[in-house]
Amino acid sequence: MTAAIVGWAHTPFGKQDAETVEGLIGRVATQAIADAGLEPGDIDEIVLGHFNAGFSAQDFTASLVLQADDAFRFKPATRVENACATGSAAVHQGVKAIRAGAARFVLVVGVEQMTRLPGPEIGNILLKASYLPEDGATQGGFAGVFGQIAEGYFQRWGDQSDALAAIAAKNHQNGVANPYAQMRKDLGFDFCRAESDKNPFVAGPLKRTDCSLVSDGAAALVLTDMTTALGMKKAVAFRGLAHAQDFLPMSKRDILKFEGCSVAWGKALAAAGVSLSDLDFVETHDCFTVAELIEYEAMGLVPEGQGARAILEGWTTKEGKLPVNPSGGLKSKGHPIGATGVSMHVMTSMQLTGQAGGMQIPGAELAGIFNMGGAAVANYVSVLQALK
Ligand SMILES: CC(=O)SCCNC(=O)CCNC(=O)[C@H](O)C(C)(C)COP(=O)(O)OP(=O)(O)OC[C@H]1O[C@@H](n2cnc3c(N)ncnc32)[C@H](O)[C@@H]1OP(=O)(O)O
Repeated sequence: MTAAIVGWAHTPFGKQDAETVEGLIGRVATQAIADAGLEPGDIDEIVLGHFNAGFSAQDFTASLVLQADDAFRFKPATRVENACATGSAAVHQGVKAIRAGAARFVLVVGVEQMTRLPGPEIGNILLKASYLPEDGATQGGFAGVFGQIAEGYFQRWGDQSDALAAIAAKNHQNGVANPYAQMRKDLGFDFCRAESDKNPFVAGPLKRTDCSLVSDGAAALVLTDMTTALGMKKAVAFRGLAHAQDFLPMSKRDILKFEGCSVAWGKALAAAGVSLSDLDFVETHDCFTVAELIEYEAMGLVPEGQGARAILEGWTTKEGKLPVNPSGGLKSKGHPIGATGVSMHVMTSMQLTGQAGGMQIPGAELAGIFNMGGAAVANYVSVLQALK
């Protein structure tokens, strides 16, 4: 263990018309630093996770963090990007600065403002994180990509409509207890399972309830070294972390396997010296329900092709043997791209310090996070442990 999270902040996720990107950044930056019991001047380095790719006109955004406080002026500040895993890319970059001894306190901020644009434009911007000509034309934004993946999975392993609806229902139910969630509505299995005016097919077998939300929002963390963390009022340690990057074209891979996800989980668990069964819960990247289904297999919870067992036998519910997405996940909490990975680390830190309120998994001490960019292209796993 070489780094720890010692402060955090999170805006509500959802449509925030009155906000700006710098406004969202400023709110969480100052709140996370205060949460750690620090002053802005104590921060040695700033990392911003911001996908953008056209969501906002300003594309040179690292310095927007400096707007939050004059004490940030002349601090090193860098923006990192890795598609939908941009947030975790920023977190892991911050951990590296701590590990290298280059900084004592790192501020990590993740932000996105997506909802100002019309739906088709949002879809086209998101597709920049996936589409390559050799994969053929994809209709329907990122949902189209995961619709193809779901179709392929159904062809190889049989119809999984019940499992996908059960994942959607679980995550919507969990999100009711999350005060930051965009959609706090228990939709129920029957609503998620049936096609209706309110739940139409979006792409292939995926209905609206199989898709994550389009969101605005921000989250932030303060990181420090283990020695310093022991003197802070709260601390959650990185016990293991790993990043596995795969080829972008889906045609170069067996896309139903999420092999980069498997590699990242294997490396992070080995670094932590634990196995999946030691974890008290997992926050995983449910950008689409079929992604969570395949991730059950890739993380090693069930063998290939048997993802449905994990949900239909209740293993991944809040009361199950490995609760998955007790925060409600991207499905109900929302998915403001650059903020998502940072949010996952905030949610997990809340759980591991007993501060998760209605979301709380009783006695949780050890947890895993999987954040994914593209269709299993950028794969980040963090294993976090409560320190105090
Ligand atoms: C690797 C990755 O992470 S890739 C993921 C990147 N993210 C994405 O691709 C975003 C995917 N999601 C979407 O594009 C959109 O949410 C869609 C297409 C599924 C739905 O959008 P629209 O059809 O435009 O829905 P719209 O915004 O008009 O809302 C209509 C209703 O559906 C609800 N709704 C919208 N999206 C969702 C959703 N994903 N799940 C459940 N309900 C939803 C709204 O709350 C609204 O409800 P109301 O009528 O009760 O007020």
